[in-house]
Amino acid sequence: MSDLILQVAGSWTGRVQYVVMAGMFSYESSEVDWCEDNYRHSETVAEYFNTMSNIIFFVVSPIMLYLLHPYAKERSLAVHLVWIMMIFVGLFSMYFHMTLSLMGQLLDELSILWVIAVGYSVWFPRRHFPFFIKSRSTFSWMVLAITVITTVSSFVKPVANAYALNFFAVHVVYSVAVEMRSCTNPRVLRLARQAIGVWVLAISCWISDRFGCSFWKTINFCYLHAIWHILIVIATAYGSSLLSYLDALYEIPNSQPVLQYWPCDSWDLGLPYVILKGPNKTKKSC
Ligand SMILES: CCCCCCCC/C=C\CCCCCCCC(=O)N[C@@H](CO)[C@H](O)/C=C/CCCCCCCCCCCCC
Ligand SMILES: [Ca+2]
Ligand SMILES: [Zn+2]
Repeated sequence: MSDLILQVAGSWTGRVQYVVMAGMFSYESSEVDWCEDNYRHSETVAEYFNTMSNIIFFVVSPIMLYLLHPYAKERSLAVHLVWIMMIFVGLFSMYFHMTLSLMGQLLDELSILWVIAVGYSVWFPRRHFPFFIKSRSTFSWMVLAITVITTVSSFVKPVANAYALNFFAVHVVYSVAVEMRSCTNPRVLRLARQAIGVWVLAISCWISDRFGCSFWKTINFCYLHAIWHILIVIATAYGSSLLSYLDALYEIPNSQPVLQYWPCDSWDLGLPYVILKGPNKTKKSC
């Protein structure tokens, strides 16, 4: 046992020494390296397509902020934090793939962790709170405490952080699936299927880039992580509108939420959002 502790302490001290020497900001100081060849298209950008694909964050976030504003005005402006923070996720993700630095990796992962935390605080259904939590503000304090602890732990083994984040994502998808069991509205069910479907595609790309790189290199197609960036932003847009709809239904009395699509509502094509048709809402079923 004491040998094991010494070994762990030894490897940790070694890692700390390495980081101090190389610097958390230096290129390739992260242990994580994605399948795309480094410096193939640029001398200063390590992973060119993985970096540039983050532009999707800067396109979708302002549109979602605009589309969800009528709902956020009625519910709480804190809702906007999700898409404001997504802009920072995009910036940090760009920085990470450009440098593959440990600082970039931590900024990328911690910003995702805090977006998920804000998402849980505003959207997690009240009726699924643990029995000892009586109000949303107490729930938010609990989420904050867990997020602070997770933030500190993330420095211990940075390479494990992404797996922990995907674990949270699985819980989000599970919660959405549970909510849909009592839902009969075809438009809402369709959006839930689309959100989960796009997430499944996204996570398949992430896993395949991580573990199937030797295969993708043989066919010279190393862009799955870049595709993941695009799909996960779409899944988050679909998921956030779905959660906003359910939240409005249960948390804003007489709001009569309705799902719409921008730019083409008649074809259900584009980005979904919520409008509130209240004040004559009478039925509380999805
Ligand atoms: C009831 C709970 C509501 C929670 C709402 C959740 C709001 C969405 C949260 C996060 C947005 C995702 C941002 C993805 C950034 C991608 C950057 C990136 O690629 N990072 C990688 C390194 O480059 C890193 O390895 C990725 C780690 C895994 C990230 C896990 C993201 C979780 C996404 C959750 C999506 C939910 C979709 C819901 C569909 C029903
Ligand atoms: Ca690479
Ligand atoms: Zn990435």
